[in-house]
Amino acid sequence: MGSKNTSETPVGVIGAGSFGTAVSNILAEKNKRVLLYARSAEKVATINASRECAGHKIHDHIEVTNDLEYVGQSCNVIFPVVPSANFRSMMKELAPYLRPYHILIHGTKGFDLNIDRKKIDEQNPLSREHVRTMSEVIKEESSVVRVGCLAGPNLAREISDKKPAATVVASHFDEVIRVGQNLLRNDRFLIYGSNDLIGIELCGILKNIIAVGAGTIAGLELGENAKALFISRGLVEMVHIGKALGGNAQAFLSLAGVGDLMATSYSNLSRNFTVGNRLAKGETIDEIIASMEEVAEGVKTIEIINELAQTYGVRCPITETLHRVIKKEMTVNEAHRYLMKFPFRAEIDIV
Ligand SMILES: NC(=O)C1=CN([C@@H]2O[C@H](COP(=O)(O)OP(=O)(O)OC[C@H]3O[C@@H](n4cnc5c(N)ncnc54)[C@H](O)[C@@H]3O)[C@@H](O)[C@H]2O)C=CC1
Ligand SMILES: O=C(CO)COP(=O)(O)O
Repeated sequence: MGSKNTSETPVGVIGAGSFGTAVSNILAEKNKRVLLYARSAEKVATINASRECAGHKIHDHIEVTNDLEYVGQSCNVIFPVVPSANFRSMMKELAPYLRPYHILIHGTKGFDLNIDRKKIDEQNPLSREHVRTMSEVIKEESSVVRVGCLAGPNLAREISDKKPAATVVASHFDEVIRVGQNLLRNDRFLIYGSNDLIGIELCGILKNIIAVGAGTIAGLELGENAKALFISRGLVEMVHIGKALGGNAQAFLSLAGVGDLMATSYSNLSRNFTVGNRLAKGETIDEIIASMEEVAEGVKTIEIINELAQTYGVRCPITETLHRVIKKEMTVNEAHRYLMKFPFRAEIDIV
């Protein structure tokens, strides 16, 4: 089953936000045509007029369109990069134009909830069967078989500014990894491969929780020692949750795990870190979300993991404490005082 992509064949990107634009710009360096899908004709017109998208300049090889059929029919390889909350509805719209020869490599770092919240109660608590990664959504909603993800320390602003970086393309199919490498790799953007698709997806999703917490430490000015303590305990928590959800520990030690955790937990460019920082400065979560133009996936992920941890009996003190902060049951200061008293188990019990 060979991919039909040639350098003349356009490559598709769905989602003209911060990361969709950054991915389009990388693709445009090696590919003569990149089709970037934005939802409305107005947005397409605005981007075309300025040749800017989400605050990033866009490469001349990028054609912006609001025609999904055109993207599906023109491209063999498509990179969906929309927030997790919109991913399933986007896939339902795209699916009629997808065929089994398509390859989809998504860049989304969040979960899909595949159940009506009203149906969740004590008898039927939230479980893994109600929660999907985006590769699972793609397979459920379309005829596409060859699915992958990209994840790693990939702050969109830095990528569009052409700073050096690397990512992991993960898929059960070596061909998908090869195609991803061929399309994306350039002399300052390295691509690693992994067959642990779920593990790599979970890394990108779970590190957002820890990035929110790291932002609270920066906001409280608790210092670098405290942040390092928090992030290293956070990594252990990510592994415990990841294992309960079907991942394995190795993925969390990769570029997509510890690498992305560091980039996101130490940067003002991270929206999740920024949420934590602003919480520590006294804003409420509602105020922060209402004023943010871009998605911070970690907030939704904290809610989901908090519930799953209870279902599976996994000890997740960081997630549970951040959940209480978001629900206004605890201040950020109280949260950190509580975590300092928490009886953590053996220092290294994850590998
Ligand atoms: N910004 C970053 O540095 C990185 C973001 N990501 C992940 O990428 C995903 C998207 O993030 P950003 O691009 O930063 O978000 P963003 O908030 O900047 O943009 C999201 C874009 O998706 C579009 N969109 C929403 N629903 C859509 C639909 N049904 N069809 C087409 N477009 C739709 C929105 O109009 C918006 O332009 C998130 O899951 C995020 O975690 C991953 C790596 C880096
Ligand atoms: O995942 C990211 C960088 O790898 C971006 O993180 P934020 O969504 O927190 O901005």
